[in-house]
Amino acid sequence: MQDLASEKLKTEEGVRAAPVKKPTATKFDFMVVSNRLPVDRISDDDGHGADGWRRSPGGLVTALAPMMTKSDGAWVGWHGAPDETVRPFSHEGMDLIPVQLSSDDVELFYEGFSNATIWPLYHDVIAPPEFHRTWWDSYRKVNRKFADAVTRHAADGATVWVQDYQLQLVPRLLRETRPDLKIGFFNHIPFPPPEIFAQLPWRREIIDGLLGADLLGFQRPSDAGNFMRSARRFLGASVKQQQVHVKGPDGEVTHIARAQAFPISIDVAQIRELATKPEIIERAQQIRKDLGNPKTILLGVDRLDYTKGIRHRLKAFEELLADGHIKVEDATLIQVASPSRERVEQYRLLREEIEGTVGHINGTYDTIQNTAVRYLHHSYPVEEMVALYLAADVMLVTALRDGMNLVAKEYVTARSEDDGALVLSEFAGAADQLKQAFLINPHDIDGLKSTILRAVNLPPKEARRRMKLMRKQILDHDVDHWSAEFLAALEEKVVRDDS
Ligand SMILES: O=P(O)(O)OC[C@H]1O[C@H](O[C@H]2O[C@H](CO)[C@@H](O)[C@H](O)[C@H]2O)[C@H](O)[C@@H](O)[C@@H]1O
Ligand SMILES: O=c1ccn([C@@H]2O[C@H](COP(=O)(O)OP(=O)(O)O)[C@@H](O)[C@H]2O)c(=O)[nH]1
Repeated sequence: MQDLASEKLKTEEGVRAAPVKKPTATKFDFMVVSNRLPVDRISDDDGHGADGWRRSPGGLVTALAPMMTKSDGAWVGWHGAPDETVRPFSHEGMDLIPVQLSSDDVELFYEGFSNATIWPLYHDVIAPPEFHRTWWDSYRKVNRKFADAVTRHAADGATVWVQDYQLQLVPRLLRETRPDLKIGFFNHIPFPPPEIFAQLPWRREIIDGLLGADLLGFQRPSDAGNFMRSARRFLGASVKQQQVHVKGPDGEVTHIARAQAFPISIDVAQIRELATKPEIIERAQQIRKDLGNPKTILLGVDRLDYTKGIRHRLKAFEELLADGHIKVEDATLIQVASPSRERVEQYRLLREEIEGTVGHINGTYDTIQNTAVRYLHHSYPVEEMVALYLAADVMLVTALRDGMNLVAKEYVTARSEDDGALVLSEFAGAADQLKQAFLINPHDIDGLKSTILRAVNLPPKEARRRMKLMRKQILDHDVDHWSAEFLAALEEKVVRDDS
């Protein structure tokens, strides 16, 4: 499986001169399946056609890429270009098997059902979910496409790890065609309480799809609990501790699926190494200098998503400026808002609103020398992320709902001097592990304001105490720990619990 040969990348438009490798073996003992492959296409603008790929940002990729680089498995997913067929290739030591999506699939399955139905429904209906039968039909069709790709490439008895909300039907589809497989599923986003999940017209089909897995992983115990309650309520499954007993038509238990929390983490070694590199420390100093060396730099880093609470954060910051508790000469908020799902309407509206608010704040409070909010609608490589973490005295994570939030864990890991302060929403999964953060309810603007002030004025001794404890937690639980725990649990022999 590791015996790879260099080959040119072929697409329907012709042959691209990318230095890629194609796996010689077609069957794999271990496979990861996710909506997106962990790479983005890069084009060479000089017209020589030297296209290639680079590792994409985002929590899921950050979490899984290190494990896949070290393992012998293959990764199945969409390569990001609609209507284009790309043959299997290898990138940075990962064997990648692209699934082709048409423009219609992207619109109906990805932007529609995944990101305008499931995403808002699973994130506390912060935005209203839309229910369209054409989107659902496409979701079913595309899930089958992913399942078929796995079926073609999985060796007999292989372990398959399906990722996330875009592929909730894949476990059942795999179990039907390939009962020899060991099937895991990990949900990176929250799972809603049954009272909200109930809105979904296809709630039974989704639960049934998920229950094709042997093991279902969630970020928080409450997500696993919500899922099990829905399995009981909507499918009549019996739930025993962490086991869900799926029954056949005659009431006999035909399959046992387990549901458990496995909080995801980050590549600790990579962030630590970058955080001590002289050029990255220098870059952090340069960032401070470029902002006029303010006393305090506050930082927000998010995909531009309505779940992340960017509006709430800006409101609190603006009011602190208006109240005179924070002065523009003393403090700057850097807000990285990386582009995300830009063709989905709610995301377009959010961008307009955020950019209007930032313009208003800066127009009101900026001076010639000082800026209140340095807003960056860009996606940065990990090196620049770490420089930003080092430059920031206070990290603001104010999500209204977030599966985990790896940014919070990265900030803590980067602070090797045990200084800095993390303001963290209790609605982010990371709050379960980072208990010494300043935990906030982002809807409580007064509470958020007073907590930001506490973090800005935190005595160094107290900062050190909190940061030391948080760093220990993350350093002891990195992403390898997460994947090893999940995969070990997946291999466990299940003894039926009839208690
Ligand atoms: O692929 P996109 O539509 O551009 O979205 C990017 C990813 O966003 C989501 O991340 C989630 O997973 C993180 C890691 O577990 C977690 O920390 C975060 O709270 C989640 O929101 C999504 O789940 C991925 O599928 C997307 O690829
Ligand atoms: O410009 C950016 C913005 C974010 N990220 C990375 O994207 C991930 C975001 O994960 P998180 O769990 O915080 O949120 P998600 O976007 O997955 O919902 C983190 O690893 C960030 O370092 C990045 O590499 N460049």
